Amino acid sequence: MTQKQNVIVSETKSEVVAQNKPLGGGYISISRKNILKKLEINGGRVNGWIENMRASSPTHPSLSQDQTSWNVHHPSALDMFDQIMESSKGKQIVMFLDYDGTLSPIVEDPDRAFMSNSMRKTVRKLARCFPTAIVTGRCKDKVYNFVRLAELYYAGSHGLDIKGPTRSSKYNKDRKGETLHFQPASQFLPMIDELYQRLVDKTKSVPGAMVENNKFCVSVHFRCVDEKKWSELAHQVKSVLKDYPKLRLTQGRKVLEIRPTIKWDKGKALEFLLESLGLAHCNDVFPVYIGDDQNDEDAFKQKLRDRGQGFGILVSKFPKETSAYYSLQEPKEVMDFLQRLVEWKEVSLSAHSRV
Ligand SMILES: O=P(O)(O)OC[C@H]1O[C@H](O[C@H]2O[C@H](CO)[C@@H](O)[C@H](O)[C@H]2O)[C@H](O)[C@@H](O)[C@@H]1O
Repeated sequence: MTQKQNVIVSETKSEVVAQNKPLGGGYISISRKNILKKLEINGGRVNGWIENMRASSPTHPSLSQDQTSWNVHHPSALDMFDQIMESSKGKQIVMFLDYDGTLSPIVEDPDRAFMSNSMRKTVRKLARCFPTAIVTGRCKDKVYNFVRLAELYYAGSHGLDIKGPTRSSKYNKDRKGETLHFQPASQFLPMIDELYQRLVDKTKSVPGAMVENNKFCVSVHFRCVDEKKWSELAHQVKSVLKDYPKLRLTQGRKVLEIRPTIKWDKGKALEFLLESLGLAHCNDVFPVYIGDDQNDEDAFKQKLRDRGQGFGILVSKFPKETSAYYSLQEPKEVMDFLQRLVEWKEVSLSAHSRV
């Protein structure tokens, strides 16, 4: 398959639809759970990896009944906007936004996953209304080059590289010029660099494979790899990874992600950022996390669902197993939702100033 530049791709079906059955408000896929268990074990069966790579590569249409049932359990955040705002009353909303597939559409070339100017304007306005963070698997500097908004918090490398705003805003004026920095896995840097180089060398025989250095983690992309070659690629990655017991493998949208085994993920990053904002132990905080990928589930579950604070919104056109309460179909709907939040805040501020 040839690599096209900045082609927006559509994944025509959920990775789990065929095996799913709705169960008391959640979506359970027995086979996917088993696959994920195998995948999470470092150096686990390569067959498990390949099954999972296939599972993230839809090939058959979804069943409309599954879709309907999923929509009931994960209604549109746009349709539920008024109810959501009602439950946030009197609470400090804090916004957490994933990047790929949430603020920018999924494209074939990860280096060209640009964010639209209208999305940037909307996020800029959002950050004036609420503390706002980008939480991504990408390297922090790379995502900053896409977003280019200095007033935001950034948590790159799945939260392993956190930086506070460099432009002052009303949410960081007490910090007196010091910028927040946190890198809980800095000792892994040489190991990740070495792994990156070895993976580049190892996988260069597979056409379309691309290795991305995300500073504290590495992504091996297979979106442009012919499915017949996936098994070869998985074997190559496994053969390198077996030398790194301190690294683990997880999977995103047509990407194998390798990162340190330390107990840190996007959910922990969310907690850390709330702590930095002085809001971690407040009852009146209302975190909203919007993301599209498996790695966003750590945030949906850990903080939002288990603690009953705020809520997660999954960006997906198709049913997926998720701990998010609500859904949005695509980045355009994310932008509409963020815009409505901004308008809601402006209206409530002007109502306040009239009192
Ligand atoms: O946490 P995220 O911001 O969602 O980062 C997860 C991965 O995102 C990127 O890959 C994904 O988007 C690419 C561009 O649209 C697409 O080509 C790829 O197939 C997707 O998996 C990023 O390039 C990865 O490094 C991140 O791990």
